[in-house]
Amino acid sequence: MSKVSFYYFEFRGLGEGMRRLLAYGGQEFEDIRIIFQNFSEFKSETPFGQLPMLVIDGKKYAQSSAIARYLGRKYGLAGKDIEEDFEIDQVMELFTEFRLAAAAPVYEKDESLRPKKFAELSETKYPFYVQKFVEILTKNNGFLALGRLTWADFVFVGYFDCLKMLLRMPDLEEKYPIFKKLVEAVENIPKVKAFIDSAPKSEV
Ligand SMILES: N[C@@H](CCC(=O)N[C@@H](CS)C(=O)NCC(=O)O)C(=O)O
Repeated sequence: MSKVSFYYFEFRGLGEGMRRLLAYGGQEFEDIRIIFQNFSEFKSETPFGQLPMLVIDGKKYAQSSAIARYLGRKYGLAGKDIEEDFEIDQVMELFTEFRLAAAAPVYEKDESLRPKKFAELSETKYPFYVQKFVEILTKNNGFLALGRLTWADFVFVGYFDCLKMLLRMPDLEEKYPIFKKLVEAVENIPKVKAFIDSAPKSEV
């Protein structure tokens, strides 16, 4: 039997989707949660100096979308052909853009510019992405692609609370219940629910 370890930080963020994909696949894994402040000691152990990282029998797998796509293919949550895979990849790229725009003010080096950057993005980019995702979910029967559950839904839902925090939109699901529907669709899958119930709790 393979030895599987998954490394991410002590919050859900970008790694939670992959933890839940492993749980969905019924894969036993070591759920290793690195304290963010101690990461510098571990950084050189990762392929690109960042987490998440999946390790299977000593082989290291990095980059969140690549790991999620790989697990999705393993567990029947990918497309049935390249056209379907394209639909999933396309929405995942859009999600990555959204995630990076949401985090941009926090990563602004000059702290004094952060409020201005946040205000600008809140006027322009954030409403655009929110609207696009509402349209995509509406068109896809409440999922992100193909009108059914795919690995992209796991990544999005795993990051959702982090996204709401960065956007400062705590009531996003109340305003747009289609997001709540997607969160519930993933989190109520019995193996995923069992994992969530037993996992350490964190704010985001
Ligand atoms: N493109 C990478 C980005 C990963 C990433 O940004 N990881 C952050 C946490 S979410 C990280 O490791 N930060 C610590 C650091 O860069 O030192 C992916 O999708 O996996």
